[in-house]
Amino acid sequence: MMNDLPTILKLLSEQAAASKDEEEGLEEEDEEEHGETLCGACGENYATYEFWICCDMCEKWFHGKCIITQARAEHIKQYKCPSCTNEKLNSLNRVIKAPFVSTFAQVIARCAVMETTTRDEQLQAPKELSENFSNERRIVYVLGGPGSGKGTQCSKIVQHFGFCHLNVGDLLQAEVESGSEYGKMIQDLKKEGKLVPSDVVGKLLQQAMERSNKKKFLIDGFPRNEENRVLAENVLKIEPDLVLFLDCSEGEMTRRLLNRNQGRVDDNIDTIKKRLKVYAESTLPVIDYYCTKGKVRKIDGEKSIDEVFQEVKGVLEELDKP
Ligand SMILES: Nc1ncnc2c1ncn2[C@@H]1O[C@H](COP(=O)(O)OP(=O)(O)O)[C@@H](O)[C@H]1O
Ligand SMILES: Nc1ccn([C@@H]2O[C@H](COP(=O)(O)OP(=O)(O)O)[C@@H](O)[C@H]2O)c(=O)n1
Repeated sequence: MMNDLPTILKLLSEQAAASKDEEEGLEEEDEEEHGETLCGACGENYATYEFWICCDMCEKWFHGKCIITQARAEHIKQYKCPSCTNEKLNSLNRVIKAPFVSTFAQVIARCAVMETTTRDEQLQAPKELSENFSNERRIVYVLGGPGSGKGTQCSKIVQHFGFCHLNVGDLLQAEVESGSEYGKMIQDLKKEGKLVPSDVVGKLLQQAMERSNKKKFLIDGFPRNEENRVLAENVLKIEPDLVLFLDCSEGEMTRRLLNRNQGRVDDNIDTIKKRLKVYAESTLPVIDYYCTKGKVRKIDGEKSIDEVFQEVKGVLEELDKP
């Protein structure tokens, strides 16, 4: 549910017709009705001419600017605030705990930290990332279109800088291979070049981070849309120190994907076109958002693998400086 924002027409006619006193009266009425309402995210007051949204689960109100864009809100039937989403994540956790054990065994093996987690620890579903952990960690997001070279550069970064590399595409693929109840849905969405619901992606990422016991994370292919980003900030409580953006043309990305030859269900021309569209419509706005926060380091992903890495190295060395 959203608050009734005045249309431009209504605003203009109100301004022309109503006396200043009447307008003040109307505002007071609105203030009376919502005067006590505080934003569930930032704790600030209600403002008549701002976009507000109410959680359909707990019925708390939020400033749109703290939570979700108005354009996106208009496309969802029911809005669920971050803490209600978190509850959903925890119940999801309970339902799919068993399949996740095998999934994360594979992921953990990939991160080479298997020896640090016992089976009992693996069976405990984490609720939140612990405070110490969240204070000390370093997070780098690696974003770019499909085939821009994210995975290739991440392997080199891991060798050189020793990050724990979490590729969300790989986490999802491991879930498919585990035969879990979510596997088929993930595989179908991937074939269509569509994004998997954020709560599933968030849960996989949360567990992989919690179980890795590492402090430096290279998160590849996430957040890929506004919903991923809001979930990362408000539910997973992760914020990148830096965003490496591999900028590459559609033509070059398509050429690379068609030559990737890894037997992926989504590396065919029809799915590639859809993935590029999703990237332009959903991921570029996320990159823009981090640009406004001064976190993006744009790298020319069109150059050779080694040339790209030279640039990446320079950026990450900067991050290591005190
Ligand atoms: N700078 C580059 N120049 C040429 N080919 C590249 C470059 N970077 C990656 N590739 C190749 O392009 C394909 C896609 O790269 P990949 O790292 O898997 O992309 P992403 O993880 O962004 O989808 C791979 O076959 C890889 O070897
Ligand atoms: N945050 C994410 C990351 C990947 N995915 C899914 O996983 C697929 C493959 O992602 P990927 O990162 O391995 O591959 P690229 O598309 O970057 O080449 C995407 O097309 C999505 O279907 C997702 O839904 N959400």
